[in-house]
Amino acid sequence: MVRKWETIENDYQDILFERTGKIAKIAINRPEVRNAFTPLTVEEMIDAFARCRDDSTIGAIILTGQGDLAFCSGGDQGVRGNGGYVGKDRIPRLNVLDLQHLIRIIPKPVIAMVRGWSVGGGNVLQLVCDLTISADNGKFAQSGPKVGSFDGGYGSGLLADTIGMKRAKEVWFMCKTYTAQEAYDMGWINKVVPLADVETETLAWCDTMLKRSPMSLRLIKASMNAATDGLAGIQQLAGDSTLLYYTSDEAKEGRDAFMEKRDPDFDKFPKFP
Ligand SMILES: CC(C)(COP(=O)(O)OP(=O)(O)OC[C@H]1O[C@@H](n2cnc3c(N)ncnc32)[C@H](O)[C@@H]1OP(=O)(O)O)[C@@H](O)C(=O)NCCC(=O)NCCSC(=O)c1cc(O)c2ccccc2c1O
Repeated sequence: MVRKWETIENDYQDILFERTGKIAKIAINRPEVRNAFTPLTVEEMIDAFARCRDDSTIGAIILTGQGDLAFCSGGDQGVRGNGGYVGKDRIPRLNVLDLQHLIRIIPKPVIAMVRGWSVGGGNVLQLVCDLTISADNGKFAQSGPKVGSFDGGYGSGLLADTIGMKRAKEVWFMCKTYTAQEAYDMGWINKVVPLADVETETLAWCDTMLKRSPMSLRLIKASMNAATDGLAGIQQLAGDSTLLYYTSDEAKEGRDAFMEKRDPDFDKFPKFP
């Protein structure tokens, strides 16, 4: 099938934002620095992800890096200042943490499509995505202890949940590079395919998920993330149940009774075991 990509937003400086049908693709477009991110790159990604969340015609989101050499090489060390990464406003930020959280709570599947390097904060972005499809040239590593950084949040805890504590400590302490096949063998990623096929394969996975019940996928994602994300995860799952409850006649009776200044009649609603 020939896919037609259309641009969703032309005004971003550091990312490309496109869609084909119900699938959106957000690509970091800084291949000259292996798709390292600056505060602006992250700000644009947060904006694009928020637009995907709010657009009911989008059902799956691909996160990738432009070109064959890198998914993302993490924070741009050239703009790393004292306390974070510095943008035009001169304020040092670690705003990729906001993006990680957004990817965790966005109620649609997010699939990382990896070509080449997935390193440092870039590899944590790959990790927080729901699924990862990698080209056979994928290379995975955490480099923090080499460059004076670390991610003790999702980058460590979720990694340990994903590949096991011993392996996660090895990844961080040794800063070795793992091939896509090694990452697959560890359960770090979902599938490895030849470089030429990576987009076709990623789109095929999206097509399959688009045939599934969106509410079911939403609740599975929130449920699976709830334990790791603590109260923030429960908040997302609870918000989903509030959303569902609001659509019920029982909840509407409460609202209507208040507006009609009468006592609500909840007796007519079933009390399931
Ligand atoms: C990614 C590489 C392994 C690629 O190696 P390769 O040999 O293929 O290419 P080059 O090294 O020649 O790179 C080409 C070109 O790109 C520049 N570049 C690459 N990565 C970066 C980068 N991250 N920042 C800036 N520039 C980069 C490189 O200098 C070359 O430029 P030329 O002008 O010389 O052509 C290898 O490049 C590499 O190891 N890169 C660094 C990876 C890294 O250490 N990343 C940062 C980790 S820390 C981090 O990401 C981080 C960010 C956060 O926001 C956090 C927030 C909260 C907690 C933790 C955080 C965190 O850890």
